[in-house]
Amino acid sequence: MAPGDGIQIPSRLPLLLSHEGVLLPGSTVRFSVDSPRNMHLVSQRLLKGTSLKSTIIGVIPNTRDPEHDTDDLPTLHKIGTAGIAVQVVGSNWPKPHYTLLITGLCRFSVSSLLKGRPFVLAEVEQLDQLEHYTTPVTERATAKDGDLGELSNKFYQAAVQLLGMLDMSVPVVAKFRRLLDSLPRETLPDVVASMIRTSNKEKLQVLDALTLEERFKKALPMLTRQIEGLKLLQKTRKSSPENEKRVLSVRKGGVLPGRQLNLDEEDEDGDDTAVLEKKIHGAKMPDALCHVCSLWLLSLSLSDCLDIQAARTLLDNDHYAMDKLKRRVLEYLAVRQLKTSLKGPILCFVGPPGVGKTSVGRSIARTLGREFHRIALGGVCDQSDIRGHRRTYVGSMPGRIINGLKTVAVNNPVFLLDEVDKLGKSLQGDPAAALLEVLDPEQNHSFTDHYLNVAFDLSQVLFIATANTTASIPPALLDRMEVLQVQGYTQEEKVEIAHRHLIPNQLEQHGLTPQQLHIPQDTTQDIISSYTREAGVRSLERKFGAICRAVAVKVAEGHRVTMTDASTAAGPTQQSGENPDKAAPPEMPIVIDNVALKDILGLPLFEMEVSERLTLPGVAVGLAWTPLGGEILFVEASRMEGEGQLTLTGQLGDVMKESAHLAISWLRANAKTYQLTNMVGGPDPLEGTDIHLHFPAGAVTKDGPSAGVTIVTCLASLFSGRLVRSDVAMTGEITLRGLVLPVGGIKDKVLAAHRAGVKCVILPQRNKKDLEELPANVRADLDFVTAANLDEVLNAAFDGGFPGTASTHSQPQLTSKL
Ligand SMILES: Nc1ncnc2c1ncn2[C@@H]1O[C@H](COP(=O)(O)OP(=O)(O)OP(=O)(O)O)[C@@H](O)[C@H]1O
Repeated sequence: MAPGDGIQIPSRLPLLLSHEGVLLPGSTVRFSVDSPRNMHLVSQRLLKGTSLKSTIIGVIPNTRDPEHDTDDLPTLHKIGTAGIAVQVVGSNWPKPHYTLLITGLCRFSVSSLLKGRPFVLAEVEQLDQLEHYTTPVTERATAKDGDLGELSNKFYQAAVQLLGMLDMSVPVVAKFRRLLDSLPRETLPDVVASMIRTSNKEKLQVLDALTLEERFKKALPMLTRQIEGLKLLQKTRKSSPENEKRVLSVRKGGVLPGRQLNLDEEDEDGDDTAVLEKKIHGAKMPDALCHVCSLWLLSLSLSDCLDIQAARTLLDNDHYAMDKLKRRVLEYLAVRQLKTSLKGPILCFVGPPGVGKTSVGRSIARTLGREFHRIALGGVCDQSDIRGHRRTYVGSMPGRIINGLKTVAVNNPVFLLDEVDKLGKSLQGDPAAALLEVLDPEQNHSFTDHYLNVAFDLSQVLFIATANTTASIPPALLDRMEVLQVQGYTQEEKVEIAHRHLIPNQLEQHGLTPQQLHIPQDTTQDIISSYTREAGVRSLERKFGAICRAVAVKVAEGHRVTMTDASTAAGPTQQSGENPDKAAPPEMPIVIDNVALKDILGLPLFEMEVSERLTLPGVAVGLAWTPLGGEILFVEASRMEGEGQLTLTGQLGDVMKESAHLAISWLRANAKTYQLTNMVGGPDPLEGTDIHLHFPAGAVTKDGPSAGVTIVTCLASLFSGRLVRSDVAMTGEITLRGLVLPVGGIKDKVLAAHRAGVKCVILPQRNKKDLEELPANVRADLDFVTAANLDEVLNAAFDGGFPGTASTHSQPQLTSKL
C-alpha cells in the first residue's frame, strides 16, 4: 500500500541495524548502539540534525551481530519500522556507546540501498498509514465488515479478557485498559504484541504481516497464549497483583505517538517528563499547540561522555598555545567528572578579540559531547531579552536562554554567554541583574521565564562567559564567575596558529587544496607584521581568506583554459596562437611571495614606524593596554614662548591629565638637578614657556596612569634637547616623589612592543614578576629595564644616561612613620 496524500515519512531514511530488539509501530524500544555504522548514524544524523525530520530513522531488525560489522553490508531484512528518536544518551563506559529510545511510527519496505557507509541510507516505501494516530477514532469507520471486523472484535475481546484477569488498582493495568478503548483497532496487534511476553521471532512475524488481517491472525494466538498462561497461574497459586504484573511482562516506558503508556513497575509519578507530557495531552489543546508545548517543555538529555585524555587531545588539536587556559579548562572538566554534582564555578574567558575564547567554548562542548549554543549579549539592554516578555504584550516572546534551549532541543547544552562586558542598561531594566539568577547555581534550578511562566531547571546547563575586559562587568556578576585571562599571541605563535589552523581552514572553506596554494612562513610573517596589528588572529584569518579568493579565481581560470585546450586539441584544424588573450594555466601550487602578496593585499598597512618618529627631541614611546590588546603609544611635546600654560590634546581621560600635571610638577621640582632649562634659560621649565603635550591617534580616547614615565621622559627630552633612544618603549605610573609604581597588562604591552620592533622595555620594578608569563622567545628578543624611580627610567631611556641621575644623584630614603 502506498499511501497517497496522507502523512508521509521521508522517502530516504538512515537505517539503524538492530540486532537485539524488534520495534513495532506504536511501541517504544530502547536500543543500545555500539557498532560503527549505528554510532555514525547517531553522531552524524541524530546529534547534528536540527529539524524534527532528522530524528526520524528506520529500524531494521534482526541483522547480524555488530561485532562483525565489516565493510560489506549484511543482507538486510526487507521490512522495518520508521521511528522517531525521542532520547539519546551517550556514555563512554565500559566502551563508547549510545542508548536510543525510539518510538515506532509505521512500517516501510526497503526499495534500494543508497549507501552503506558511514551509515546505511536507503530509499524506502511507506507501508502503513500514519493517520491512525492523528484522526480521532470517532471520525473513522473502525468497525470493519466481514472477516476483518470479526477478527478485530475477537482480538479486542481477548485483550479485554486479559485485562479483566489483572488487578485494576494497579495503575499500569488501569492505564492499559484506558488505552485499549482509545486506540484505533488497526493498531492493536502491533501495540499488544509489543507489550505482552513475546519472543523477537514472534514480533518479527507481526512486523512482516503486511495486511491487517494477517497481523490480527499472527498476534491473536500470542494474546490467547498469554491468557491461558495467566489462567494456569491463577489455578496453581493464589494470584497477587505482583504476579499478574509479572505475567503481563510489560516493557518499560511503552510510548505511543501522542500518548504515553507507562507500564513501568515504578510509580507513575516518578517520571517527570511523562507526567508533563500527560498533562499536555490531558489539556486537550489543538494539535499544533500540543506539539509546540512538547517542544518547549520536553527536551532530550545527552549525558556527558567525558574522557580527560581525549579532552586534552581535542583541546590541543583545536588550539595552539593557550597552555594556561587549556590547563585550567582540563582541571575544570576533571572536577566535573569526579564530582557528580553540577555546581561549579562559571568560567569567564577574558581577553582581546580573536584569541580563541569562543572557539575554546565550542571545544569544551565537543569534549563533553554536548550541544553548543552561543548567546551574544553585546548591546543587550532590556532584561526581557534574558527573561522573556510577559504574555500581556503583543509580539512577546521568550528570553534568549529559553530560546537557546529550544534551538538545541536538549536541557544540558553548553551556553556561551558572549561579550558579557558589553551588556547595557536602560529603562527596560538591567539585563545583568537577570543574568545573576541564571548564573547562580543556588537559584537557577527554578529559573522563571516571563513568557513561559513556569520554573525551568537550568542547573544542567553549562555556562561559559567571554569578555574583552572585566572593567565593565557589573561587580555582582563578576563575583559569580572565575576569570581566566586569555593573552594576545606573539608573532611566532601567530605563525604556528596560521599554518596549523587558519590556512588549512581557509583552504577548505574556499575549496582549495595545499597542492593548489602554498603560503610560505616568510609570507605569513610579512602579513602579520605589515598587514595586521592585533592581539588575536581574526584579521590575519581574513587576510588568508582574501589570498584564497584571489587564488581561487586563478585556479578556476586555469581549469577553464585547460578545458579549452583539451577541446581545441580534439578539434580538427585549430591554429595555435589564435587566441592571444588565453593565459597559460598557472603552475601548481601557486606560491604566495612578497610580490604576489602586494598584488593581492595592496601596499603594507603598517610599518615599523617607531624609529622614524623619534627623530626630534620631545617624543617618547609608551605602552598602553586596551581591551583589544596592547598598543604602543607616542607622546609628543613641544614648547613655545608663553605664560607657563600646559595644553593637553589627544582625548585624554582625567587620570591621564593628572599624570601629565604630575610629570610637569616633578620636572619643575627637579629641573635643576637634571640641568633642564626653559626658553629664557632659567631653571623653571615653565617660566616664559607654554608646553603642549599631544598623544597621537587623537580620535581614540585614552586614560590611565601608566603613561606617567613616558610623559616625564618626553618632557626631559624636550627640555634637554636630547633624543630618546629610538628602540625603547616604557610604561609605569609615577608619584610626585619620582617613584615608579606598578601597572597592569604587562604581557599585552610587552607583546605590542615586540610586534612594533622595539628592543628595550622599561617597566616598574614591581612588575618584574609579570615577565615570567612572557613567551621565552619574546624574553630573549627584548632587554628589560625594571625601574624603581624616574632616575633609572631616564638613565635607560637616553643613550649614555641622563645628567643628574644614577650615581650623581640618589633618591632620599624615607623611613616610614607608621
Ligand atoms: N590558539 C588558537 N589555535 C587555533 N585557532 C585559533 C587560536 N586562537 C584563535 N583561533 C582562531 O581564531 C578565530 C577567532 O577566534 P574566536 O572567534 O574564538 O575569538 P574570540 O576570542 O572569541 O573573539 P571575540 O572576543 O571577538 O569574540 C577562530 O577561527 C579560531 O579558531
